[in-house]
Amino acid sequence: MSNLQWFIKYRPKSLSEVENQEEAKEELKSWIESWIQGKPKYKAVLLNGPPGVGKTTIAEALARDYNMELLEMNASDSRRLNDIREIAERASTSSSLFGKGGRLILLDEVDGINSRQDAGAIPGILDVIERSRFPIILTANNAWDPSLRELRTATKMIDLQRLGKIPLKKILERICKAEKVICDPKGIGAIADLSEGDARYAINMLQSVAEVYRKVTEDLVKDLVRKKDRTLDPFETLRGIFWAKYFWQARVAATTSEVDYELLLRWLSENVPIQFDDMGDVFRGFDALSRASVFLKRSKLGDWDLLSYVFDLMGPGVAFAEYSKLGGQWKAKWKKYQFPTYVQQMSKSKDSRDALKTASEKIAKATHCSSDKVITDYVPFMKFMKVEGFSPEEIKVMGNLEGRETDEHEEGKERTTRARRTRKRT
Ligand SMILES: Nc1ncnc2c1ncn2[C@@H]1O[C@H](COP(=O)(O)OP(=O)(O)OP(=O)(O)O)[C@@H](O)[C@H]1O
Repeated sequence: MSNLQWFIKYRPKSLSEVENQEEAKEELKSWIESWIQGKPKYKAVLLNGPPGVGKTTIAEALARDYNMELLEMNASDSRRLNDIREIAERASTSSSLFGKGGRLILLDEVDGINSRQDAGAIPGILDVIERSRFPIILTANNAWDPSLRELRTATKMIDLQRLGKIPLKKILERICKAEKVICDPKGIGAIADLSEGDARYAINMLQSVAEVYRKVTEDLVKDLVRKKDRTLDPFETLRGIFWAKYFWQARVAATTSEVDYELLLRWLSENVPIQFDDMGDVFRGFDALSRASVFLKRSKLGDWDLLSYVFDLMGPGVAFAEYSKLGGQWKAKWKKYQFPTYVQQMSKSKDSRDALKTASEKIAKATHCSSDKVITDYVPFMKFMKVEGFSPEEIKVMGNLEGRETDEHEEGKERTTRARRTRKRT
């Protein structure tokens, strides 16, 4: 069986294969036709709808149907926005808007932009829309977010519907047929019920069951959900991953951990050399973790689909780094797992980090800048000064930057809140 995720493998190639979004498809087609006639009322459309209903898929299918090159970027990737701006402005001299050389620009997940951290992103997108010589599609899970008001005004909003049970079942049955998986209608119905209109979630669940059992029944689906519903503490997560006999067991353990992703990477890194006796296994374990870390960084830039690979690498990637598991004789080994050294160090330095935080907040208030800036730019000089109004502990910690790690960790947690929502779907 191929390793490619089924929701990617079976992504519709043409609008005609996209289920259940008839109205949206018609609106999109007439918008594109207005570009063909050279009189677009709107330069951009905003596809609005919950996760997994086909926003990205529809944009890709539209480009293919009209033989256009799709320039795709995640809206929160502000570095790439400059490239897109350049391409969008550049008149295509050798080709027309459509046919070979024509372009369609897709700015995915505009509601993923953090307008506090990246204040220039939305004005930047508005600017691209204004100057673009090519049609632009934006997507959002919640286009009614107050921060998107200006984008709503500058675009034509097209709503996508949650997928009903019938279209979901149709999508799943088609995949079962192509993968030669025996599918019991009740099993397929159970997945459709549980997915709440999210096709990606439904297809992922189908794949999790089918890859192990080659069939999909109601009982197998419910069993998987029971396992997914419970969150695991760090020690249970480690055992779930290291002791997994099947790909899906390790994946479920990674996706149902109560530990956030960054911390789980540290837990696994600390314990890979404890669990594995063979150096080759240790090497492969760390290799999987380092790749997971790369995907995690990229997904935090806004490409949340990549989280799926983070789980594959942290779960099955680590579990099957132990090659002896691939033979018939493997037995789970009980080991005493350790807290990550990082967590121990962080808890030891908690008091001084707290002091640094309160001190920097006081200075930030007085100097009208962020407490982050205080820590990086001001505090290093303060150890040379006599500082009034601060406690001895606060003064002591001014000279070092221990607190930065906490802030980054806290930020990491904040960023992963959104990812947690995504994780539920993978
Ligand atoms: N209407 C649909 N018809 C057929 N397949 C669909 C449909 N919607 C989604 N899918 C399947 O679900 C997968 C995920 O869809 P897609 O990425 O387009 O969702 P999305 O609405 O953009 O979600 P998100 O907001 O999370 O990015 C697709 O790769 C495709 O396999």
